[in-house]
Amino acid sequence: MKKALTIAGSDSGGGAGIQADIKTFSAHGVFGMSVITAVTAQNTMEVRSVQAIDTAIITDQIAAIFEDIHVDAVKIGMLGSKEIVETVADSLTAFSPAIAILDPVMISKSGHHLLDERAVTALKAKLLPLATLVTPNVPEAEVLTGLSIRTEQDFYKACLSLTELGSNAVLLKGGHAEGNPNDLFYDGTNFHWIKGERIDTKNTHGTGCTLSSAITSNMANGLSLRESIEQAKLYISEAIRNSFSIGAGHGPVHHFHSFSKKERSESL
Ligand SMILES: Nc1ncnc2c1ncn2[C@@H]1O[C@H](COP(=O)(O)OP(=O)(O)OP(=O)(O)O)[C@@H](O)[C@H]1O
Ligand SMILES: Cc1ncc(CO)c(N)n1
Repeated sequence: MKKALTIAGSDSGGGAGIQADIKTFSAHGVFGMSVITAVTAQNTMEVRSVQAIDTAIITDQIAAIFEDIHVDAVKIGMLGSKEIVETVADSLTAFSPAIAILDPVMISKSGHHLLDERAVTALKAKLLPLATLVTPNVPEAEVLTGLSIRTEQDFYKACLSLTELGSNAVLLKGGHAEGNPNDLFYDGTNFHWIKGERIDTKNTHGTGCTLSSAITSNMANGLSLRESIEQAKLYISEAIRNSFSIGAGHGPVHHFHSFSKKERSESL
């Protein structure tokens, strides 16, 4: 069985963060491990409070895993502060995982800031260069590049700018743009539109976390980057289509199993 690690924040409501990541890994037949960077008191409506985890135990969590267990792929989600960004970057530089998918989480669906402003410069300088793929939504890509992203042309420019900042490849998500949620994948050489159809629902809590974890799972399972993204897009679309109306705000998506019984028995 392949093994994936998520370095991210905990969402008590279970829809995003570490909880969404591990559900997604399991649904792909991948063994999930976690390094918790922050604890959020969160539900479908709000992030009530956030407690950052001490950097010393973040370093220890990462070392405890890498010094004992082979990690096929890493996903990085909420980091919260500049100190945590630097800690995670230092540890990943030391252990240099083969695959690192960076979801540059900044603001929750409910509008709460999950990354402080001082952290953005560190994230650009230290983590982007370690990323196999970075998966920003439009507002995140605007913060990272300083560009305003409205038109298709802007999508291309932002992807180029993010690779110039050091990321190996970019998936710029169109969920926040007008019209259909088409995402632009730039592999460093070619552009590919990963098309979707907008599903009319408010239950989109954790969509970004689920998409990046599905890509991480597919990469751990040996698919190419492009195939991993295409399969993950199908997965998140089905997950949103079958999402749950739990709570009064943005409900969670459905982490159904993405592999057949036969594939499952082969992977065990
Ligand atoms: N209503 C929708 N219908 C279909 N696909 C969607 C919808 N909203 C988002 N998506 C797709 O879901 C994926 C996740 O994108 P999104 O832009 O929502 O991430 P995000 O803003 O990072 O999410 P999060 O709230 O977890 O931070 C993308 O592939 C996007 O195109
Ligand atoms: C802990 C956590 N990570 C990521 C997100 C994505 O918005 C969230 N809401 N909460």
